[in-house]
Amino acid sequence: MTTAGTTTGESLPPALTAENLVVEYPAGRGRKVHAVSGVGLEVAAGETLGILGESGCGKSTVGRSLIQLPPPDSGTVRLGEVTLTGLAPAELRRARARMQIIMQDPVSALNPRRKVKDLVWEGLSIWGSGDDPRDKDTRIDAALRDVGLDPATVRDRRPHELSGGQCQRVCVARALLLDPEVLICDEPVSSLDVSVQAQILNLLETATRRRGLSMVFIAHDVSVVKNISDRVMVMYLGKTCEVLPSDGMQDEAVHPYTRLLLASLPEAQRGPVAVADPAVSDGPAADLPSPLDPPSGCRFRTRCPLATGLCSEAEPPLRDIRPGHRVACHHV
Ligand SMILES: Nc1ncnc2c1ncn2[C@@H]1O[C@H](COP(=O)(O)OP(=O)(O)OP(=O)(O)O)[C@@H](O)[C@H]1O
Repeated sequence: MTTAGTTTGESLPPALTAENLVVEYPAGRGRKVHAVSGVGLEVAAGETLGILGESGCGKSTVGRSLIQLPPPDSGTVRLGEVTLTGLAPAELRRARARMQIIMQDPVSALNPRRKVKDLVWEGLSIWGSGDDPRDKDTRIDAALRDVGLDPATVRDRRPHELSGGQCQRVCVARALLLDPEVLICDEPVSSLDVSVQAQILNLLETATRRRGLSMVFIAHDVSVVKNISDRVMVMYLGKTCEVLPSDGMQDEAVHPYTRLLLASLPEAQRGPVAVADPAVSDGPAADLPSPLDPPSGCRFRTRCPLATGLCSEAEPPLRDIRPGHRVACHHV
């Protein structure tokens, strides 16, 4: 376990492990965006890890690094016992079929010219047992039924003839047909109507529970992440601030940034605790830093009401404060 990692407390090997992921994007004139700076995680078999943080903190970059699209600049990713980073392209493509990704915009994730039945079969025909077409129609229909779609109605339609929610169900059906071990969901409901969001979340929750699938669930919506995840990893400006169980998160969270996020929840969801807490408001400077030139020491310090000189001098390590709960803050 690296200092950047999270602890599952499981004795079985984790389904997915990442250590010290670093991703930097070129930004012209010799500058670079420090999108992800030494992030690690572990996801146990059957566990859902939520990744939470505001826009631009690097959540999607972590998700894409996990599936190696593209690989991180440095760091390692292991799927079960297989180290994905450094695999030859052909081996990587084969191994990657065991990990599927569901994206934010389901309509653009689907080829508009193909029918639903072909879209669902697509992955299997490339990576799986789709070379045996005998039971193809039965399997496509079962996959569609599994995600709550009526095969007779949708199998011959194209994506533009479906709603956003139906397209997301097709994406889920296609991913599940490959029988993956890990599902990466990157903001899977944020482009959908509120009324449809709960249906897709229920679908993902049921599918992962029934199949014992591990899931990494990325979103900026605190209540969505908290509800679907077993544990939550909070990111700020390319770093991990805190990792903790989602149960009782509103009482147990100690990092000032996590508390700030929780304070944004309606009172009915967060409970009455956070408002009088000195650590829930943006600090006096409320200075929004740039990933091009992140603050020294603790990256949250320019917004943190608890910040002291130490926070600008030294980066707080991510350390265990109790089993399953890790925090990177000098003042906790
Ligand atoms: N291809 C790219 N080239 C340059 N910069 C990028 C690229 N992709 C992401 N970034 C930058 O990297 C940082 C992290 O982006 P990322 O999309 O991972 O964050 P995020 O937390 O997922 O945000 P959002 O929720 O808005 O998608 C941001 O500053 C973003 O502008």
